[in-house]
Amino acid sequence: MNQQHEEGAVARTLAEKVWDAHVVRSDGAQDLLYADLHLLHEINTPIAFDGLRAAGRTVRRPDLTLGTEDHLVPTQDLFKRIEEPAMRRQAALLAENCAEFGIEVYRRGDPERGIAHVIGPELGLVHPGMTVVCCDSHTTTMGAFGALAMGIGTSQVEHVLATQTLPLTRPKTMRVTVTGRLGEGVTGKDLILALIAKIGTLGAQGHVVEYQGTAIEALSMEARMTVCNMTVEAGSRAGMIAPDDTTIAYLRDRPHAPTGADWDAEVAHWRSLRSDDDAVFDSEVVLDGDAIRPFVTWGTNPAQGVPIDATVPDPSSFADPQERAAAEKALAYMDLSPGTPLREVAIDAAFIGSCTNGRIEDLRAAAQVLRGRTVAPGVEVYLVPGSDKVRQQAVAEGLDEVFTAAGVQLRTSGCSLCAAVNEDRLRPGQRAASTNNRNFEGRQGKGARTHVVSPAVAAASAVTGRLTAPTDLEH
Ligand SMILES: CC(C)[C@H](C(=O)O)[C@@H](O)C(=O)O
Ligand code: SF4
Repeated sequence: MNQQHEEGAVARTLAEKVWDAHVVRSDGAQDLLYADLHLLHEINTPIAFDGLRAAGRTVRRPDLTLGTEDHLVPTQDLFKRIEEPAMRRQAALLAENCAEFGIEVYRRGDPERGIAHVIGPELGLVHPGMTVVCCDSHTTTMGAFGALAMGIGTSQVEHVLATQTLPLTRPKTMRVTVTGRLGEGVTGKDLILALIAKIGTLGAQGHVVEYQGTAIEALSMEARMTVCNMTVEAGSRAGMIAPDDTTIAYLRDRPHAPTGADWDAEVAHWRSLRSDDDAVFDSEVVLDGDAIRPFVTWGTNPAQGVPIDATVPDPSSFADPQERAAAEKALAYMDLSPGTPLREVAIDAAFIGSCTNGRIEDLRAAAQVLRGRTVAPGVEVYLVPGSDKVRQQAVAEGLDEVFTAAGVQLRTSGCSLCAAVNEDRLRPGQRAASTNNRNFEGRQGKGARTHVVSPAVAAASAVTGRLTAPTDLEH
């Protein structure tokens, strides 16, 4: 980023503008950045609150802080007692800590509750130009609004709770331009999987990525959130998309969106939030949107993916020795042989949900595939909305009836099988078509195998019992 500039003198990127607008002070090495919104969940927060207590501090801006129970909650029987004592204790701690420090928290049964990165946008809490932090790597989701949204660790959570600020080094900037337009059955999920396959899990390390181009402009807010959500899987610090009509239409009338004259003033400001035409990015990537196909991961990191029409790659085809070794290890864990068409890989489970793909548009995409069809015998389907409002909306649209007829239960919201930190998990050796974001060893349960896909592919795969593109199904 440009270290020195005067307002208006040097062309700046969107990320630089938002960053500069939030610098409280700088020591040259680090900038002290003001946080406009701080979201909390059960993980990575107990020790932060312990630290506050030990130091005798209060929370500086409880009104800019919000907690939500997402990672540990049961999703089949919402009020079920959490059996595992340490997990039960940790689940209770968030509400206890929030109550002690005067922070609002959405608990099981509250209609606003859901995954942090889903409810922030849904409630209209995230606005273009804001800085948003949360104890979670997938905070990047909210950059879809042209906010600078970053995941932070426990000690940083404590710092923000105490001061509403955070010392950070200035990130580098990367522009990803996606040209053309996505084809039928191709989604934001496929776009981001294709990008990560191209640049690798460290491809955007240290950078804030800004997405531009016709294929990005055509995406819905939900799809933009999917793209920014997984931007962190390329090692980035954040992902951003400049606000436009789609952003503004999404925010209008949300519970925490500005109203009246404030709305008009904010919208005018939001429309000014874009990278200058002559702004220089530290790196540039171009992706051909027309060429992107439905994607599926075959390995154990999100960059190990190929179009669904491809075959499992041969490790010897990787020139880089490290990549070759990683592919060999991944194929052993995934129990896949080189040359196998991905479409022939049989699955035991499908997961549709998570902060990547647990929004209403994702459920609609799954319902569109499942309508008038049934799930293949023996395939377990986990359908988990990203928030209880998403669930409510799905019911209002009658999607639950489509799901029930297909043999699928619509659960209550939470992280669930995305990371298997609650009670939902796959058994060793089980293989899932999953709309989550990470396919690491054991991510969905010890010894479980994950193929990361879009909601439409997950639903189509549940119908046939093997990895399937929605366009493969007979009409
Ligand atoms: C538990 C949490 C800190 C973690 C994250 O940071 O992303 C989780 O949400 C995940 O997706 O692995
Ligand atoms: S849904 Fe998954 S990725 Fe998102 S916050 Fe929860 S565990 Fe993390």
